[in-house]
Amino acid sequence: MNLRINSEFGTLRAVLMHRPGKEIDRLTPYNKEFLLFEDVPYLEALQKEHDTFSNLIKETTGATVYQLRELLIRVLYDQQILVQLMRESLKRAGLSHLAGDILERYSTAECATILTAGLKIHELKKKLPSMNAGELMDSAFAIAPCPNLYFQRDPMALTPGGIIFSSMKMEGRQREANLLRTIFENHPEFKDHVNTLYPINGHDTPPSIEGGDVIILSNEAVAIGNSERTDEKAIYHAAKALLGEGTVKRVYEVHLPKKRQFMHLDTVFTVLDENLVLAYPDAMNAVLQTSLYTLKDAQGDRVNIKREVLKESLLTVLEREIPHLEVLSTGNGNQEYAMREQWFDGANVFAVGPRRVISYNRNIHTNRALRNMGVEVLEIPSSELSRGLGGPRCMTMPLSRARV
Ligand SMILES: NC(=[NH2+])NCCC[C@H](N)C(=O)O
Repeated sequence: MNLRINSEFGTLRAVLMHRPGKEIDRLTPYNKEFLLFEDVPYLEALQKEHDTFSNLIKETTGATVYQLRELLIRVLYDQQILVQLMRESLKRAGLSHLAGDILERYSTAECATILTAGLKIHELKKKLPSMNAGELMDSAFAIAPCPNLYFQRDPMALTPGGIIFSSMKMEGRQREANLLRTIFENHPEFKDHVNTLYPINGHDTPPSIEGGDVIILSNEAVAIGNSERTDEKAIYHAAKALLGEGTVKRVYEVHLPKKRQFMHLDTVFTVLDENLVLAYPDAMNAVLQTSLYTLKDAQGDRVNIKREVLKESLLTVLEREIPHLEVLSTGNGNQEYAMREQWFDGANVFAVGPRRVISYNRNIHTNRALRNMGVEVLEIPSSELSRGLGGPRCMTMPLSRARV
């Protein structure tokens, strides 16, 4: 698998997902905001909806669905990696020194659970009664949970030129990127196929960028949202790496309003075919500034790039890059439906092939508009999945698609 993707809609061959687990049960009315949820989901129902989603992908495309937990456990069989990850995860609580003790008392599979679902001090005390937790209360986390892990889109991004490993903005998600990077750099099936574009070597705290902000416009052009989650500096570095690699010729920086409902570029639009885009109409108008990065010159490792501020709307940029573009509006032309459905990720469908998408069943007006346009819409249940404010594209990390 060469771990490069050259479109958003080529027929899906392999995808990475995460079946939500115990990390969801860590959510309470008091921490849900910090952990970026709108509500406290019912885990069993959430898992059922997620299973429907992953089974639908398998049945309709025959694609391989990799599960994060299995990949993680495989990588954790390497003791060194396990110790390292455990230490890093315990760092924030100041408990890194306990990594060795934990490893002696938990199986590899249990460690995988701890690394994703977190670990509370009182849970740890059951295994290590004599431990000194300092000032930490029993109910505090020794390791914070990762309830957003089922949004596999965000901890990294595959592009035509290689992989961007995210540096995640919000504290409640920061551990996710490290887990993903460790898996891809060490798993026997993937490690030899990783071309890392970001972060740049030597950056201890890289500027933030998240996978949901990276959208492939064509084999030669990538758009990156300058958003609540992705900083200008990160876009500059990612653009430089992409342009230096050579496959991509143009990188667009798209300035989004910094609002929760527009947290990533893929909350605003998705590409469904060579010339078809699904978009939230209000946001298309709200984006008034874009910038374009191109290569100035490159000699060996020395790459110079150029940035032009375009003062063009997102629509103009899309039209420039995508010949004969048709834009389909969420909400089927009705502004209020568009607003309601955008909140539940109406624009965030997952294309499993050209003009073939998976969409939340609750977005009835958007789905109708898609069907009217001849798009095949496969619906999935969405009562619980949507409580994390992410849609089908957010929940999937395509690893291989047919080239277009
Ligand atoms: N690519 C996306 N739009 N992802 C949505 C992620 C939702 C998640 N609760 C967050 O706030 O981070």
